[in-house]
Amino acid sequence: MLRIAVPNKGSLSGPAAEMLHEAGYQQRRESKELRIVDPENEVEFFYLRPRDIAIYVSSGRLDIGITGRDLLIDSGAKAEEILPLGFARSTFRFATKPGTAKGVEDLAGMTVATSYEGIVAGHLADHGIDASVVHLDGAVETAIELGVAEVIADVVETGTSLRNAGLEVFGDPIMKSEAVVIRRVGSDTSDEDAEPKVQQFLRRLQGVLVARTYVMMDYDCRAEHLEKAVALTPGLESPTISPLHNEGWVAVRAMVPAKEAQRIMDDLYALGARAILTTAIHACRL
Ligand SMILES: Nc1ncnc2c1ncn2[C@@H]1O[C@H](COP(=O)(O)OP(=O)(O)OP(=O)(O)O)[C@@H](O)[C@H]1O
Ligand SMILES: O=P(O)(O)OC[C@H]1O[C@H](OP(=O)(O)OP(=O)(O)O)[C@H](O)[C@@H]1O
Ligand SMILES: [Mg+2]
Repeated sequence: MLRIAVPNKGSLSGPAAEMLHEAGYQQRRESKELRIVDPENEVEFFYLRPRDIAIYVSSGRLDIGITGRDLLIDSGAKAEEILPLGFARSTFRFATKPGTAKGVEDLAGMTVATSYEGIVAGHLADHGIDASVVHLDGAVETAIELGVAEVIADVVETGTSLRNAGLEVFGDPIMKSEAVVIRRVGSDTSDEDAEPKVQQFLRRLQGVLVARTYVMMDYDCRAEHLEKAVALTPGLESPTISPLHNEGWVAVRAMVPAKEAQRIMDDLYALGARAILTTAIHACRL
């Protein structure tokens, strides 16, 4: 049975459960459940604090886990990212009151408050800056107002939390994060049994990612415009072309990136294509 760690709280928890559900796995019904077995798929899910997941996975007791890239790096655990999942995207940044600092080089002798001590200490060391780091569990935006630190380093998504606290980011982003699937570094032979199930799990999640980012596009066009049309819709491998009953016309079917679908439809229409349809993809295996 494959053993998988899933975030039980916070920004990762809802989207992770949703993605697993879309990938055909059973998920817990109540937010207090800490583990469930999905017998049909031979998988056991453990609902753990997002911060602890890299530690469990690196210990080898769980085969894989879903966590944030920033949490993985912060933990220092011997686990590696094997698939980015595209949700819980954030940047990790320094912030302070306007006029305090412009870059990491200004932080010598200052105190930085953060929940991500590992990332911050590593970043300061990489830049040869001697600054103190104070660990806070959360709500670090308030630390400056209350005099615990001159600077904070925290997750930023929309920037609303910083704005509300009268703070501004400065310097280069320390890192970019998103949800990722992780596994232990240096898998030994005991993992070989799990390998086919791990690969199947990854294929299922990749299928969800493709279904979320692509749509299926169908259209009719004159045979003489086909080459120009398929240049707009090359598909992933190659588009499917079928003859139409009306002579001189063909039907084309190809996957296109959802974000570009409207522009491609305009361009196809301008080329003379008609009956241009897009449909959602519910699931896929590439
Ligand atoms: N507002 C946000 N938007 C997008 N991603 C976020 C946001 N806040 C946190 N994250 C990401 O979610 C992951 C987990 O952070 P989260 O804040 O949910 O956990 P936590 O701080 O450990 O738990 P909690 O906030 O419940 O104490 C991290 O990878 C982080 O980058
Ligand atoms: O840029 P924004 O869109 O405002 O999002 C960033 C905020 O979200 C997270 O806080 P969270 O809700 O996890 O609270 P926490 O500080 O207690 O972890 C993070 O620590 C920031 O405070
Ligand atoms: Mg948080």
